[in-house]
Amino acid sequence: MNTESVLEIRDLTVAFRIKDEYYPAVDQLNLTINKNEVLAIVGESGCGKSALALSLTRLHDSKNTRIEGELLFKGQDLNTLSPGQMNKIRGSEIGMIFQDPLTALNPLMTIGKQIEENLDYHTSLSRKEKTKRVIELLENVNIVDPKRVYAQYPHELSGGMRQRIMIAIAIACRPSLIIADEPTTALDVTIQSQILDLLKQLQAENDAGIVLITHDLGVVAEMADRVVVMYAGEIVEIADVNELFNNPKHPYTRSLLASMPGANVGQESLHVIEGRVPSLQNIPRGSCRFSERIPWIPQTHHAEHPELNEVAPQHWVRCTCYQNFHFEDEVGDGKEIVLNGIAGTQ
Ligand SMILES: Nc1ncnc2c1ncn2[C@@H]1O[C@H](COP(=O)(O)OP(=O)(O)OP(=O)(O)O)[C@@H](O)[C@H]1O
Repeated sequence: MNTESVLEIRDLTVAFRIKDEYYPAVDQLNLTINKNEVLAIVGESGCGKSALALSLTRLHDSKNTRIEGELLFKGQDLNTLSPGQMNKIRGSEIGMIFQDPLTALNPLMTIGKQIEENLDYHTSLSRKEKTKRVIELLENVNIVDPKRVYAQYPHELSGGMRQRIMIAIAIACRPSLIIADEPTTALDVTIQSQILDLLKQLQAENDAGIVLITHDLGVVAEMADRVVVMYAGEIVEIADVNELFNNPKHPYTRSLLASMPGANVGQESLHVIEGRVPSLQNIPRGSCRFSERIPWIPQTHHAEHPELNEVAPQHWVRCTCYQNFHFEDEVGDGKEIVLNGIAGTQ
């Protein structure tokens, strides 16, 4: 294992049971998360982002979910740990931040006690040390009056403050890996930006690796070092954030980028990606999974069993159809087909 990596995901498959059959929502995924990096995972709803996050934290419903593959974290495979062993790691070495802090926080317990509970479970600090650490954590997440907030209940706080509390809990034991699933989706834009700044600052201080799951490419541009684009359970593209935004290859990535507000300056309407992510039972496994959403690209342009290919250093793309695919503003030679703002040649 590379000394700089925090987590190595090898051949991860996360399959859900539907009517007695298991269907992969994450399909043989390989990925490394490095120390001190923000790795964003993007894709439309239903691509498998949350299934991936659940498997990393092992918070899935084990009766109806099958997880295969290796999750190598500090030399041990999380996928082989007992629930008790995993409980020790989750909340201490792996922190989690979810979209909705109100459901994650206990409504009947004060903020101070909830953060202390995490310290109780994972540390042997004395009562006095714990209280001191909680106040310090509240200060770290920029809570203005930490002593007052310590004694308050979740419903007494704003959404932004509750998310700060979730972050305080997540970082309480200085985790080396943080899983943040849509951490700012429920917040308004100004608060969102403050929370993202805070996350970035805390990450730098702790050298942690962050897996940031989001459908918001604005958040990705602000936060990420590397970006993974998922489609129908697979990685279709992975690259450094600048490379991905400036030199996207896969038609799905390009469609996502084109549908970003502000990307279509001068055009009348926002770009819309045709169709939708197929349901688990209907994923065309064994062929280019995105091909049915770009029907004007002939099947012969798609690889039969598309693999991830390295097209530039550390820039990986699945499928070869991008070579025959470009946007209106780049069209050169060839017969041009334009659909929903996407252009291809035959
Ligand atoms: N418990 C479950 N049982 C059956 N299918 C599920 C279950 N959870 C998720 N799925 C299916 O797995 C696929 C991936 O879902 P997932 O929630 O991981 O997507 P996502 O990219 O996180 O979407 P969103 O952004 O909406 O959260 C979807 O087709 C979804 O319907």
